[in-house]
Amino acid sequence: MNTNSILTVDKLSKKFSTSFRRSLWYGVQDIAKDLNPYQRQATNQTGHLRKTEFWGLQNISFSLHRGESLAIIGDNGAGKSTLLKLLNGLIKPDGGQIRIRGQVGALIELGIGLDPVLSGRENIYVRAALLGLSRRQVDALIEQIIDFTGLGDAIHMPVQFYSSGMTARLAYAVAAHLNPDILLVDEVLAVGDLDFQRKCLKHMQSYLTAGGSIVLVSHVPYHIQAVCQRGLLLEKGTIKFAGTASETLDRYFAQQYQQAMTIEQRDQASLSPDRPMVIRHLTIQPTQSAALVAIQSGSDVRVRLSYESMTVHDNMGWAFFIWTGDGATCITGGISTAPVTLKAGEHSLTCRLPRLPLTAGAYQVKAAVFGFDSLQVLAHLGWENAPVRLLVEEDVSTLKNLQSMAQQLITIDVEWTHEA
Ligand SMILES: Nc1ncnc2c1ncn2[C@@H]1O[C@H](COP(=O)(O)OP(=O)(O)OP(=O)(O)O)[C@@H](O)[C@H]1O
Repeated sequence: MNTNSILTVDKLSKKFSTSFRRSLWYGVQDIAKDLNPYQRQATNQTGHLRKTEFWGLQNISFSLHRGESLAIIGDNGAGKSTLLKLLNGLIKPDGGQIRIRGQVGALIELGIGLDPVLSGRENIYVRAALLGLSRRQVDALIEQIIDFTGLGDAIHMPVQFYSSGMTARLAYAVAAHLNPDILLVDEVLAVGDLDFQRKCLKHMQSYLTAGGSIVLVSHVPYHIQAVCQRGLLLEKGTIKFAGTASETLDRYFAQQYQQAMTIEQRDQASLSPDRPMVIRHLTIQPTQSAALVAIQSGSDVRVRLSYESMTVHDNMGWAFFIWTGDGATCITGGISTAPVTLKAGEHSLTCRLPRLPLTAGAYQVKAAVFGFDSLQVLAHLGWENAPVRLLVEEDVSTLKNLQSMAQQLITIDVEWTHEA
């Protein structure tokens, strides 16, 4: 075991059965075998699958250090929640080991660990007692926890009447304030309103700064970028990729397009009277190879569009658009401010960004050529085919404290004036 690790997961596996009846029967068999001292080795901790069984998780290994945050990313059914439930001890593994040094604060599924008949306030006491806190210790914390929930008088209402967002508020407040060494968070932020999401993200950032560790399951790239340094991409119960959170998100987005995207995108379409111009390549430089290369935030970058045209086109404009990695938000556009003449044959257009303003993360770049006055699009790249991937890296060491105060997407050039 790595001595710095607060969590070590080694070859972890979990089987499920597609048949409920069989899974009950297998459960009974396994318990019987576990109780038999002569058959200890023959329990379900084998690599075999019985009829109707499949691997929910197979051979998962990773570790987490104190102060580190890990995002678990993957499609529906990839095994993310199963992994968190195993970490939290809610279900037993069928193979491998989990070693945790410290207290786990878990926010797995909404309602888990909450008694529906008790009020929110009573649930806080019960949960704290289960974690070994005395009544006096909880008395000292209770107002802080209730304040964090923002539930007001609803804190005295039975939890069964809470909306899912209210339940998330209570569950997060309880999990986060009982001094966990590791916080396990599964997608529940998604049901909270924006104010609550902001509050949680801010809390997670300060919790990390104070030395806590987080494992976060989320489908929201913004949440992942705001909280996590590292990422694990799960696919059908196995680790497909492990790297920084940005790299992992980038892999995940690329997977969504189901075709290899590189930092240079090519269009093989042939020219025709209907398609008199094609954008052949869109390249983000500096880059030496077609493989994905991360570009340092703030560096001097060139966006180069290579086109092939059947004829001369006068009075044209061109633009490139940078989107967040999930393709949801267009951050900035480089739209040409003066008309250009496109020549017949193969040529290129270049735009220079003296200082790439993007912060660390995965982005997409798309481009278009259009009539400068008519705005009619003549050719485009990245909309129907895959966009160019742009991976930006940043030296976070100097910015760490500032970044923990606010999640940044871009940094802008400004001039300060100090008037005496
Ligand atoms: N108790 C169970 N019995 C049988 N199959 C299960 C059980 N729990 C999970 N599974 C299966 O294990 C696989 C992984 O499920 P899991 O809930 O971990 O996925 P997930 O990555 O969290 O998905 P989502 O993004 O939809 O929450 C799925 O195929 C699921 O059907």
